[in-house]
Amino acid sequence: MLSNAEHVLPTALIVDDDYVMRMLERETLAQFGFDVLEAADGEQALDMLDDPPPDLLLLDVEMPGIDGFEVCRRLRQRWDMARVPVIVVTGMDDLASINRAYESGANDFVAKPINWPILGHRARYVLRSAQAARQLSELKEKQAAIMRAIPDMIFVMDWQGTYLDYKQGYATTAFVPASELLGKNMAAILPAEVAKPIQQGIELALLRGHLQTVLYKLPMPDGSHHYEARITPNGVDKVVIVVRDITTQKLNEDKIRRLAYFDTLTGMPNRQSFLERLDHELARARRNHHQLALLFLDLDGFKRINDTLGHSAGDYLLQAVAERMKEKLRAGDFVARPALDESGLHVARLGGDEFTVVLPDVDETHTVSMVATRLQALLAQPFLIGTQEIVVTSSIGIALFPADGDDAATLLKHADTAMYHAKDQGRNNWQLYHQSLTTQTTARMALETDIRKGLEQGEFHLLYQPQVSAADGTIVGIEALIRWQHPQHGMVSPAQFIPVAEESGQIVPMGEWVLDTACRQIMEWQLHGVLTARVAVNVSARQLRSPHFLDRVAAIISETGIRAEQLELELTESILMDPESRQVQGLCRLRALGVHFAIDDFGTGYSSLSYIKRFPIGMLKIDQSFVRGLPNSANDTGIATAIIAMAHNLGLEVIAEGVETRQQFEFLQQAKCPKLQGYLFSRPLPPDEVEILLRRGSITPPSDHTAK
Ligand SMILES: Nc1nc2c(ncn2[C@@H]2O[C@@H]3COP(=O)(O)O[C@H]4[C@@H](O)[C@H](n5cnc6c(=O)[nH]c(N)nc65)O[C@@H]4COP(=O)(O)O[C@H]3[C@H]2O)c(=O)[nH]1
Repeated sequence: MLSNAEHVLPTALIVDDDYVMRMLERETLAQFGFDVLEAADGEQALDMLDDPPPDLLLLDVEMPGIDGFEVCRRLRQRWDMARVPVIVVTGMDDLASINRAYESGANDFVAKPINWPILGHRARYVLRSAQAARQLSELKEKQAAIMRAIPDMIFVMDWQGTYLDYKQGYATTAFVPASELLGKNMAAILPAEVAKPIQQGIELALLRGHLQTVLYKLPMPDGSHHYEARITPNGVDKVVIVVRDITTQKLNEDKIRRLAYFDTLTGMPNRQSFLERLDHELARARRNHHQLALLFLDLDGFKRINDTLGHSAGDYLLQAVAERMKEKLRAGDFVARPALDESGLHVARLGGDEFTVVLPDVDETHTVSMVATRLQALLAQPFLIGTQEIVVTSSIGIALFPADGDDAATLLKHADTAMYHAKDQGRNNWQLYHQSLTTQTTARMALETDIRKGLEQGEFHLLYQPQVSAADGTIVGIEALIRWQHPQHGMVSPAQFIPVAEESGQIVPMGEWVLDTACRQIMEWQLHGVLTARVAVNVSARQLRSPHFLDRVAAIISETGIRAEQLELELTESILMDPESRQVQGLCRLRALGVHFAIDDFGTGYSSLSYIKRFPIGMLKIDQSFVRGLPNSANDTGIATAIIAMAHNLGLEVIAEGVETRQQFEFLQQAKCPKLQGYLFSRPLPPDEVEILLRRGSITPPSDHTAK
């Protein structure tokens, strides 16, 4: 083979039995820049092919042994010699010998007598053209390999869109078989809406001289396929079009888009999509000087449904809610105004049980209130989950553009605030945002922060209020009540901070602190030899739901060393209305240890007997709202008397709280209420003052009508 190294001469192998001819040929080729090797016959020539392989052979035809034709034929059978140029030297210039030479694989021939200067030129020419042919063939092989590796279809077309050549990519299915394409115009093959943009692409590619891309879709037997055609000029009047099937890529893009913009559970637009849509609608409303309404809807008590019926039921409910909203909100008759038709209402799920509805172009607040009311009525119709009918109500907060905010984030925040206000107002209602709500929310957030700091910095303490025997004033119990000495605001009432602590979850550490402090106090009084009564501690709903509550109570009892019988936990009726078997069992476990349970505020809630039976309740507390009306209000006297009778019948203890006057005391005494608590006997006091009372053992109420 011809070496590419610059200074290496091409090698010519001269094969001739005539020594003189060999010598003359050698001289000639050497002058033309060849490195010459010589063989005296065909056998010798074939033996010399390997070391080093020649770049050209000059082959005499008539030789003893195997002749030049045969040498040429055998040579061509070797793969590495297939392309070595061979010039046959023949004395026979008849046509038959020349044909034989070519048939044997020769590239050229020279007839004797030889024209020596021409032989040199010819050898060089044959060498050059063999070299070019080899490069061309290598290039073709490379191109074929590349073509085989390309998944795309490749077309060659003229400037008018006529198919000139075609290659089917391995990963693409032909719209029409190749045999039917060639020579035809694209307009006769492809649908007009596809042929037209491709034709434009061809013209632009030829005009501008660079790549044009056209995306299109074709119907195929297995459904629509998406394609990307890259059109590049090929000469002045032809183009090469590489067509890729991008169906999978398109599907993936759609999937990504769906994941990014749609909620997977309900198929509704998600938060991201909602925010973008809201931005868009706000820009439109700004341009047109229109009002826009944002409704923020939250299902009431969804957590409870999730907790009691399980997450899959919760998911199912959310899907059903979304389905109903999508279906009904789209219908033109949901909102009478034409502006709020199918394209005018945008519904989205923000996450959890929160949904939003955007009403663009609402120029009357009346329309918004009508939509909110209808939406609530729509969702209030029962849902069927499995075999169970579920009724959910919803709370809606509404913020209006431009009155309540100029951008999406502010409107959303304000609609959310209004929704919380609707919850505070007893749920199942809608509320319009108002500036004062933000003030309330800010104050509430500040309070949450202050509570956290207050807990860290020991700003809370407990007061203790004695409970006495109605018969003789003996102290029979004590209720622990929390107090907060705020560094700036002074004494803050539990009525103010307990609901906030409850909502924010801070009631859990706070309640634990109360329990721990009260138990330590019990121990201290016991060490001082004074305590005989048990101490009641309030427990909130959130505290009781916390998974570690029961273990913590047991741990605090054992850590402080008190007897469990010395502790009474006061639960509210509402806690017991949401019974989970876990809680019943847990409370029974604590009761088994000795802990007492009382129901606080008895009579204000559902007052159902069934929960009293299920829970290990030992004591009912008549709420002070009933005591306040004694003895004059017929209603209150009736309720108080009924509770006392019921407690006696059920074998429960009963105590009336909030006893402030002598008349209330005497009425309750006559009604056989055995225990009393209230300002008439003592206000809540610090531990040392309670200790003095405990030493005394009993409290005599003042004879006049004024509380202490
Ligand atoms: N008008 C009037 N009021 C009387 C009279 N006698 C007692 N009180 C007040 O009535 C409330 C009785 O506590 P409650 O019903 O459990 O109601 C409590 C209880 O629900 C809650 N609370 C207090 N301390 C705690 C606590 O440590 N944990 C929890 N979770 N809640 C607590 O805050 C509520 C209010 O507590 P306080 O402001 O301490 O109010 C106490 C007490 O000071 C009276 O004769 N007249």
